[in-house]
Amino acid sequence: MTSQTDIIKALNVAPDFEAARETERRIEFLRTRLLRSGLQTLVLGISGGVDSTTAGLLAQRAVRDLRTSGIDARFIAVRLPFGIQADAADAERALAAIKPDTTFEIDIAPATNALWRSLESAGFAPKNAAQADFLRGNVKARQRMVAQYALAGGLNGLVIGTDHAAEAVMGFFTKFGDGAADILPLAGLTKRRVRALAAHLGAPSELVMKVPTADLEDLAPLRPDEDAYGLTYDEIDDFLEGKEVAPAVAEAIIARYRATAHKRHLPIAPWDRPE
Ligand SMILES: Nc1ncnc2c1ncn2[C@@H]1O[C@H](COP(=O)(O)OP(=O)(O)OC[C@H]2O[C@@H]([n+]3cccc(C(=O)O)c3)[C@H](O)[C@@H]2O)[C@@H](O)[C@H]1O
Ligand SMILES: Nc1ncnc2c1ncn2[C@@H]1O[C@H](COP(=O)(O)OP(=O)(O)OP(=O)(O)O)[C@@H](O)[C@H]1O
Ligand SMILES: [Mg+2]
Repeated sequence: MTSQTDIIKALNVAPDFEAARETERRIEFLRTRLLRSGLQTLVLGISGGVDSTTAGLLAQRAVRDLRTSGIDARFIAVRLPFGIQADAADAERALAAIKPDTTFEIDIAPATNALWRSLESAGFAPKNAAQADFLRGNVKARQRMVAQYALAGGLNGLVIGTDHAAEAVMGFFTKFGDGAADILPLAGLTKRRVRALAAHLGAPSELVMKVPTADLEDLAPLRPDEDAYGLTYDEIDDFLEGKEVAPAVAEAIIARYRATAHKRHLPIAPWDRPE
């Protein structure tokens, strides 16, 4: 049976944390890996949430440092609204704080809607409106990655993903959507540690403390992640930081971790053993 300790180890959650040191370590990670890749840009979608704000601040610092050493490097921020984004003002706040070298804005609504119409024309009929909305949400997340990989391909870039331990343990990302990326500067961090990095990097306090939302469903705009989990990020973070949590909380997290194992691995091959 998977234990709390097994999960902490598998997701590389460190026993101690200090925001200043962790920030520098992760900027250094981006610098080294971009340099080693032989590429010149870092590409990241900016939603207005705390995760992409933090990753964007780290990325802009990394490329700035590289340029100071005479190396050609740029950060490319990508706004990817689905039509009009309810919290677009937060995305503008994030961009104002990050000051990316370049910003693109790409509306993912036409591509998402066109694909959805083609599925319907081919005879695909979801069970009900709720399922259709949920599936379309995952199509949105994948369209965002299609756009970011087109830019990375054309601009010699690495695509940054914002996965961290609190989302990873819950499998709360779209497989091959926001879960697809080249480099993960927030990996192993709990949500409160991501917020601590954001604060240390000077992100606006309203973004540091913003309620996390995947914001993928038309029927539930800006739905808090915690609503979908039935758990709070504080509970998830406590579990990941090795603290004692209520048995029902631990059970719920372990169940989600096990059910979503396939999302954290490569596609199943004939020689893989079942979990
Ligand atoms: N056992 C298994 N072994 C191998 N593959 C398996 C599998 N079970 C399902 N699959 C495959 O995985 C698919 C399901 O995975 P997936 O398509 O991801 O879909 P799913 O996990 O059902 O949904 C994604 C969840 O992540 C949330 N999300 C998405 C994007 C961003 C954020 C955010 O926080 O910003 C959150 C979203 O709200 C939703 O709750 C199945 O259709 C199947 O193809
Ligand atoms: N509307 C959007 N515009 C651009 N990128 C987006 C958008 N929505 C999601 N993304 C990308 O997908 C990633 C995953 O979304 P997620 O909601 O987990 O992170 P976040 O919005 O940055 O922070 P939070 O989880 O606190 O809401 C984002 O970090 C961002 O890179
Ligand atoms: Mg979000």
